[in-house]
Amino acid sequence: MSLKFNLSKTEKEFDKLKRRKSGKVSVKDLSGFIKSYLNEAGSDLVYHEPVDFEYEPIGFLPRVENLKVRKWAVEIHSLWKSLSRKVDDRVIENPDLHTILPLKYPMVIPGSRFREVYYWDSYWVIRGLLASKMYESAKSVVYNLISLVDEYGFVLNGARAYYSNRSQPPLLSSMVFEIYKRTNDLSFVKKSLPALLKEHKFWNSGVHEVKIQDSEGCIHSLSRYYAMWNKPRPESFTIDKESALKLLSDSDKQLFYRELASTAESGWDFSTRWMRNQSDLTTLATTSILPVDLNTYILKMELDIATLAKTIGDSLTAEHFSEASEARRTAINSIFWNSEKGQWFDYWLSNNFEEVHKLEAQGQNQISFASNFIPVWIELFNSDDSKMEKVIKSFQSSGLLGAAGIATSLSHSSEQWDFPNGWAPLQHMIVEGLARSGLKEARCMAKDIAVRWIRTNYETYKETGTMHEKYDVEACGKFGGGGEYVPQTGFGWSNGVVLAFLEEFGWPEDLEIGC
Ligand SMILES: OC[C@H]1O[C@H](O[C@H]2O[C@H](CO)[C@@H](O)[C@H](O)[C@H]2O)[C@H](O)[C@@H](O)[C@@H]1O
Repeated sequence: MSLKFNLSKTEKEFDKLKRRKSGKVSVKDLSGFIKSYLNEAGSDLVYHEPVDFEYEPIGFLPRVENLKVRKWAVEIHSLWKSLSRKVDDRVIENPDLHTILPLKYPMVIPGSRFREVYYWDSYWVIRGLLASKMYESAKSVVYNLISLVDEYGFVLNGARAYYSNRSQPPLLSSMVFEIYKRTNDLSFVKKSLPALLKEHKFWNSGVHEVKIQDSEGCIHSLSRYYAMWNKPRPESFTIDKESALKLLSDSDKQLFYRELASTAESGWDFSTRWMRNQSDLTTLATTSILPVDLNTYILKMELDIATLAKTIGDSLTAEHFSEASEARRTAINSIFWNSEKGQWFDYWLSNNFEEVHKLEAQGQNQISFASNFIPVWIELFNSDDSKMEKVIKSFQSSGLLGAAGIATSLSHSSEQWDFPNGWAPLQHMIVEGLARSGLKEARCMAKDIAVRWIRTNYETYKETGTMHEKYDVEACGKFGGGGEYVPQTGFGWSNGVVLAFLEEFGWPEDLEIGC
């Protein structure tokens, strides 16, 4: 909620509220205060009509022949209209009264409680906008994120002041790359490149950078999630305070708060993936983990920057980043890849304090998570047939493949990034990677997972009238649950992935869409 008056007047009025002996304010007084001094939640963003929206654009999903599916796809496409926003002029005039950041360009939000732009969600929003031929809208999303890099040195978790202590999975280069592939717009690449270089520095320096020495004495540089914050997350303040109740000392609470915020930076908030004890959230240890997916995204960032720099004739930058990508590829092979198991595993540091960590054989976390397969997204890995043969076998026997898509993990923890939830971004990266493989078996698997995912999205939409943030992969037609908030609808990245899958695989006339 934004302020009607400046902060000091608001605070003064708040302090004047009558307190009971316990120090508490009555519900009536508090409601009165909220009405008088705060604006309605969400009023800082206004509806925006996208400039490039057409009801059914020319060349829209040419391979979708089935009429039911086509009609549904047009409905999803039209959701871009309802999820499009612009920051209200009053925010630009008076930013201090608002937590929303004064972004200049139109944006697409995920939906429901997520009323602002989110960083990694935007990649799949853009994939959907590109399938919808909305190139200007896609570029606007990127220009807003670039303005955050200009201001803060990195892309924030989301476009709110209270997200300025952390980022999210870094996919800005992937957004620029996909838009360039469709538009060949060199001036867009030129405008974007400086921000990509700045963002690369953010993830490869300071608290995010970790050095690790392998058994042959080679020192590798990898990255981790690490929020610059050791208090409860402002957006989940009371929840975090309650979660920390069982910790006794202030310093333990502060360490825990940092882990909570760092896990939010990972995008997987929350999951047993980051917990030492799967049933105890206070054992989150995200800052002590070198994550497979984060380092895959940064490898992709390095490869993207090298290619983009080359296209605009900046050969020095291109060379520098292709060397950086070589070094990261070696590091990923050495630290995460497990040839016997055919997966890439997160690496757990045995302590958080050394300048150069020594690689330990038991450091890999060999539990099944969908993130163990994210490297297949990258051509460097999906074009390696002998590696992919092992990966496919391992993926098939991992237990992660469900009736309606890929499960996030096998742990029934009731956290939202665990079983039985399947998330659109994870389906997309793994499916796209498998689909690009030279192996027929991988391509068949990709199509099979995409069909299951599309069906469950369709069936749930027909049942509930809306697209969901996450789905239950145990059965077709069920949305997901768990975690600290009620399941959300809307929903940016789910819409984007359905459109991207329909663009890639199409839908033949005679293929049944229902569960
Ligand atoms: O408010 C709680 C948390 O909500 C966000 O996380 C979840 O939604 C995001 C938007 O779709 C998504 O990017 C993230 O992966 C989800 O886990 C937010 O990003 C968190 O920082 C926030 O604490």
